[in-house]
Amino acid sequence: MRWKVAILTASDRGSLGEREDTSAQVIRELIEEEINGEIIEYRVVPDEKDEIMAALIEMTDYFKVDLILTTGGTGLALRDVTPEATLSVIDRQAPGFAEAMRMISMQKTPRAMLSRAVSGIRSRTLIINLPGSPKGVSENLAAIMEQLPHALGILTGREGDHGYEEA
Ligand SMILES: Nc1ncnc2c1ncn2[C@@H]1O[C@H](COP(=O)(O)OP(=O)(O)OP(=O)(O)O)[C@@H](O)[C@H]1O
Ligand SMILES: Nc1nc2c(c(=O)[nH]1)N[C@H]1C(S)=C(S)[C@@H](COP(=O)(O)O)O[C@H]1N2
Repeated sequence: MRWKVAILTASDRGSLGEREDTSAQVIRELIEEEINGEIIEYRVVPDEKDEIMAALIEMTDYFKVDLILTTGGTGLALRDVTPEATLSVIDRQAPGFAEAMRMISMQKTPRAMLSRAVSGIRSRTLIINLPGSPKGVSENLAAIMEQLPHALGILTGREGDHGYEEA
């Protein structure tokens, strides 16, 4: 199964072109290598709730990707609004991904408790928030990667509840 994946970077500096988006590059490499995913859409927006919501809605409703990974804007700074934008567009919460990421990340750094990342589902798309830094991205993604193919299989109806593909 070749999963269709979108990357959304929420970053004021990134949207101004002031910094190379190495976090998105880390996501792309890990998704391509680990779950044979295809990045079909990539967008950088400033830390504005409306712009993040609009990008998430387009990626789900128009591009119909299986998975959206956001990076950035999950911390405590006043401009960090990625979790609020995500909660505004999802139909159902799927908190286990964010819980697992924080739990496993706490073993790397106590700063992990500063992440307000959320995870949920809009239609048939799984949306997961990752932190902004490349290190945070790779450590958080590593915590959930193994479960993604099964989760996406169930969500998209391409896999039964048993962990194997239906005929
Ligand atoms: N997309 C990114 N690519 C590479 N490094 C990033 C990215 N986003 C954040 N970082 C780095 O991660 C660290 C913490 O991220 P944080 O979200 O606080 O970034 P920031 O630069 O303050 O935010 P913003 O980009 O919204 O202005 C910083 O060292 C920052 O440079
Ligand atoms: N595994 C892991 N999780 C992590 C980090 C990290 O370095 N590794 N950084 C933390 C920090 S310092 C912050 S502020 C929050 C939120 O990051 P964001 O505001 O860039 O989204 O993620 C946290 N989660």
